[in-house]
Amino acid sequence: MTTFPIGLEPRCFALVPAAGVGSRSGADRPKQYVPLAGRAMIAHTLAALAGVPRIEATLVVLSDEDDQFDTAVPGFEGDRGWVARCGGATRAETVANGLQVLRERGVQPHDWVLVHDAARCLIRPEWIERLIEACDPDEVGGLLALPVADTLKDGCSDAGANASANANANANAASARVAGTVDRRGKWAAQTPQMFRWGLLAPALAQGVDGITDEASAVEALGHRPLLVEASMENFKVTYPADFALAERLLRSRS
Ligand SMILES: Nc1ccn([C@@H]2O[C@H](COP(=O)(O)OP(=O)(O)OP(=O)(O)O)[C@@H](O)[C@H]2O)c(=O)n1
Ligand SMILES: C[C@](O)(CO)[C@H](O)COP(=O)(O)O
Repeated sequence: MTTFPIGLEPRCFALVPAAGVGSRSGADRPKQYVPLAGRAMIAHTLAALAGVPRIEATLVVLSDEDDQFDTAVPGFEGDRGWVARCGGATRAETVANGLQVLRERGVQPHDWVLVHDAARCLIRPEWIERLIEACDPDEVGGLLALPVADTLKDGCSDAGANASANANANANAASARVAGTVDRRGKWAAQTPQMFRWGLLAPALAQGVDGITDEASAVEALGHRPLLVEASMENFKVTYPADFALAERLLRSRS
C-alpha cells in the first residue's frame, strides 16, 4: 500500500471527463450538450459539483475539437473551474490525460480526485459529500454504487437459436437470449464520482487502460479494494435515447 504523508490535509478536486460523442444516445450533438430542463446536461453536472464546498476546483476535460462548452456553460472558467482540451479516444484515456493537467496545476499526490461523468447530471451535492465523508479516512478511496436489485441474466447472441423460436420472435426484440442467470448476491452497479488519491489513481491508470471502464477497476488491478458507498438510482448515466426524458422529468421535479 502506498502511504501518504500524515498531517497534511488532503484537498479534494473533481475531474469531469466530457470528451465523449454519445454514440448510443441518438442525439444530434455530443449528449453532454443536449438541453435538459433549461440548460445543457453538463451545466447541471457542474452546478452540483460547484455546490460541494470541499471541492477546491473542477477540471473539465474536453475533446480538442469541442466548440460547444463555452456556450453551454458560460463563465465556468475561473479559480474553481478549469478546462483542458486533451480528451482521449476512451474515457480512461481522457481521465489519465486530465490527471496530468491536475498535477501541472499543483494537485499533490496525496490530494483526492473525484472523477465524475458529465453524463451523470442527476448527481446531488449531498451524495458527493457522503462519498467524501466515507473515503476521507480511508487508505484506498471508493465510489458511489448501488446494490443490484434485478435478477441478472447472462446474454448470448440470438444467432444460433432454434428456427421456430426465431420465427415467433418479435421483430423489435433485442437480439439476445439467456445463456444463464448470474448470482446477484453481493453485486453492485458502479456509479460516479469515484474518489482516489492522485498518487494512487495516476499510476493505476498508467499501468494500461485497455478495457477499463471505471477508475476503481484500475485501482483494483493493483490489488486494492475500494469502498462501495451506497448511492441513489437517480444518479444514472444518461446513455440511451429514452434516458433524456427521464432525466428531464427528474430535473424539473427538483426545481
Ligand atoms: N473518449 C471519451 C469517452 C467518454 N468520455 C466521457 O465519459 C463519460 C461516460 O461515458 P459514456 O457515457 O460512455 O459517454 P460517451 O462515450 O459519450 O457515450 P457512448 O459510449 O454512447 O459513445 C461521459 O461524460 C463522456 O463524455 C470521455 O471523456 N472521453
Ligand atoms: C464510469 C461508469 O460510469 C461507471 O458505471 C461507467 O463504467 C462508464 O462506462 P461507459 O461505457 O464509458 O459509459
